[in-house]
Amino acid sequence: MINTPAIENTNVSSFGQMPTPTELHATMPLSDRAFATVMGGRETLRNILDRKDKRLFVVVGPCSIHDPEAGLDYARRLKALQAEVADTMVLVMRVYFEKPRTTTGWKGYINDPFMDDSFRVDVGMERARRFLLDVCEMGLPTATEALDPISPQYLGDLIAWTAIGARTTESQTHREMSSGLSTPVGFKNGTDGDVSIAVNAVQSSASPHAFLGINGQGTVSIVRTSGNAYGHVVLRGGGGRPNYDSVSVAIAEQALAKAKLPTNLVVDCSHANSYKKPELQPLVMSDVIQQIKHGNRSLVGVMIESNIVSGAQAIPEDLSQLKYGCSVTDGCIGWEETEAMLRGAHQELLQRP
Ligand SMILES: O=C[C@H](O)[C@H](O)COP(=O)(O)O
Ligand SMILES: C=C(OP(=O)(O)O)C(=O)O
Repeated sequence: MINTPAIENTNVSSFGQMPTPTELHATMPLSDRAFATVMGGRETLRNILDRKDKRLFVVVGPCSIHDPEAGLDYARRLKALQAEVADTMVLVMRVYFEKPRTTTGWKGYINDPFMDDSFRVDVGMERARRFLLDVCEMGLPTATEALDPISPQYLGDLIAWTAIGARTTESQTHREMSSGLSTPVGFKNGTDGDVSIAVNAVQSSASPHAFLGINGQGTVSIVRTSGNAYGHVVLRGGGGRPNYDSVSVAIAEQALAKAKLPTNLVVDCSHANSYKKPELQPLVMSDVIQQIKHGNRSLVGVMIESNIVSGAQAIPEDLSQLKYGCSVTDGCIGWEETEAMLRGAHQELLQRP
């Protein structure tokens, strides 16, 4: 057997140790305040999806978190604004730690918290949990994209709303995972604009599944789920055209109704709906608000990519050169525009039928 070439893991260079979810929870347990925020946030979202609460939910925040200090600065601002608009809107902070890439690039704070290709997922997971706990303790519910199917075991108790991204909505793994998640789940349409994959995902995730995963102790398990009744579709545009207009919305409603699913739709004001030009997001939002004012009942939420400073920056070689409060992934609108956009929407929604 000497010099026998390896037959498995031939392209794996190492397996690094992670704490188990239970171990991480033990070092950073859920506080009473955070528990109340998460449970209250989920209940409000379920009530909106069940049409028991007329308010619009707004998933708003940075494209990705790379600097927890700036992220908490943003969260404090959003928390203050939350009180102002609470009669018409429910603000849920976008806390995205896992970034799906079209090809390659920084894959988010959990994957590479030091942004230097050291890939300290153990540190990233611990810091992500700390950040989510801090935000929940402020009384602000959080939203995230569930990309890695193992992460929810570490962080799921701190999340009120989950997105499945355009690149993974068609993936069986993500549909199975969603069927067991404790939050409402928004499935984005595909990057080519195909809404049917999101409708199929809502249908699939509403059913029970059995699949391979891990439990809290980190043991590989057969995960058996009961199905998630709160899946819905997120229209993000794609294939070179937006899909937030009233005709696209009506077509998505028809597809959901045909599949005998609740006609709940969220519009992502960013991505292909604004041709990736962040400054166009207020126009998309304003169109959605007009549709609601004209009586639309299926538009239950919106998503906005927003940060302290507008635009985006490339990750510099020397990280001390990073601009504070500015996205390192997709461009965002800045804080002042965000406030103006949400205050304007609030005034409009006060007049909804
Ligand atoms: O929202 C983030 C991006 O649109 C998504 O992660 C893809 O990014 P990329 O095309 O820059 O890789
Ligand atoms: C990656 C994202 O969006 P999408 O999946 O729609 O491209 C995102 O919202 O960060």
